[in-house]
Amino acid sequence: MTVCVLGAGGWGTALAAMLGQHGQPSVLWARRPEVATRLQQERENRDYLPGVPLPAAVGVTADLTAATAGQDWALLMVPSVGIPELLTALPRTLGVVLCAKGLAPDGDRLTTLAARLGFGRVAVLSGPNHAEEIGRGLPAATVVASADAGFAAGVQAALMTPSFRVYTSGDVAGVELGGVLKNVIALAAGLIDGLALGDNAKAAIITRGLLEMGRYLSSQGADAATVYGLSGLGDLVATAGSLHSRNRAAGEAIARGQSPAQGGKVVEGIRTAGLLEHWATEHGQDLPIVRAVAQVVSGELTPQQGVADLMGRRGRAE
Ligand SMILES: NC(=O)c1ccc[n+]([C@@H]2O[C@H](COP(=O)([O-])OP(=O)(O)OC[C@H]3O[C@@H](n4cnc5c(N)ncnc54)[C@H](O)[C@@H]3O)[C@@H](O)[C@H]2O)c1
Ligand SMILES: O=P(O)(O)OC[C@H](O)CO
Repeated sequence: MTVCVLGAGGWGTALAAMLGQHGQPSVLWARRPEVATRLQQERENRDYLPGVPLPAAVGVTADLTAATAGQDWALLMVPSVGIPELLTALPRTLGVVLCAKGLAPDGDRLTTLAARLGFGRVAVLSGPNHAEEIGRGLPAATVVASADAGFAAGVQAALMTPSFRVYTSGDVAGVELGGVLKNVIALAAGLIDGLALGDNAKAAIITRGLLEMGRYLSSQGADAATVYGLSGLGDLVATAGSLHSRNRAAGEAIARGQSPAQGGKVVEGIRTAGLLEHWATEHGQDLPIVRAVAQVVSGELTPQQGVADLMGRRGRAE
């Protein structure tokens, strides 16, 4: 079978390349025709994943109908802002695997949006998966979660290779939200790096950030234990300490008074921080690190004020 990969940014390109390295054919859909033409000619995605050759087993197209024709399911690998439009354009009989680590415009989960739009088979794929490493064939593990265990098992079987280990889960909310929240905590870790506040501060932000992630997961009906798996703690470790991470790098840039933009590549945590802060305020929930990050990225607080706010909270039990 040919794996259908919708989205030719860093993540979609890396996954298709990795599958191709192991002889698994795929079709990679790029939204912009000129990008598809360049990928076909250069056999490399120089804008989003330079240095990773596209194996011959990767077919490239800008025609969404052609990409999904005859497919049983597809991986949706565009940023979260593009997911509503992409879902709307897809046949509802297609199984959809949401791979973006962000939320819908109204703050809903993307899998919830897909179900609301009438898709019957919905899954999420999330884990510590830097495109830059997966595209080079370095070993990595991930989780595919779905309420439909058979669908999750089918996706697992199609994506497993000697360099990519796929676990299944039934906790869709838990797996999905781990990837969403870790981006905000990675932004906080980047702020710590940019302010040169040291290893102790970074460890504190990661640990208390994990607690906040778990608190939010539980509030959304997820299994509290999922936050300690690959899609939670695993991805937080991979992102908050990584030189590849755009979220961590964006935080570092803000702390240095620079633009958080990452060369046109998506920084999901910036939008997510605002959506989660809004939710926390509306529901009277305590997500102090999320709130501090949202206020810093919106310019309401300086990075130093954000740190002072967190350090100045009243004493409490751990
Ligand atoms: N890069 C990674 O290592 C990685 C790993 C796992 C998950 N993710 C997640 O996958 C998603 C995509 O990330 P990426 O790294 O591939 O992004 P990217 O910034 O590398 O590329 C984004 C791609 O999506 C396209 N795009 C932008 N807006 C679009 C829209 N409205 N509709 C369709 N296409 C659109 C862009 O043209 C570009 O090709 C994000 O949610 C990210 O958090 C990324
Ligand atoms: O570069 P980031 O910060 O978007 O992180 C990429 C992946 O989500 C890591 O698992």
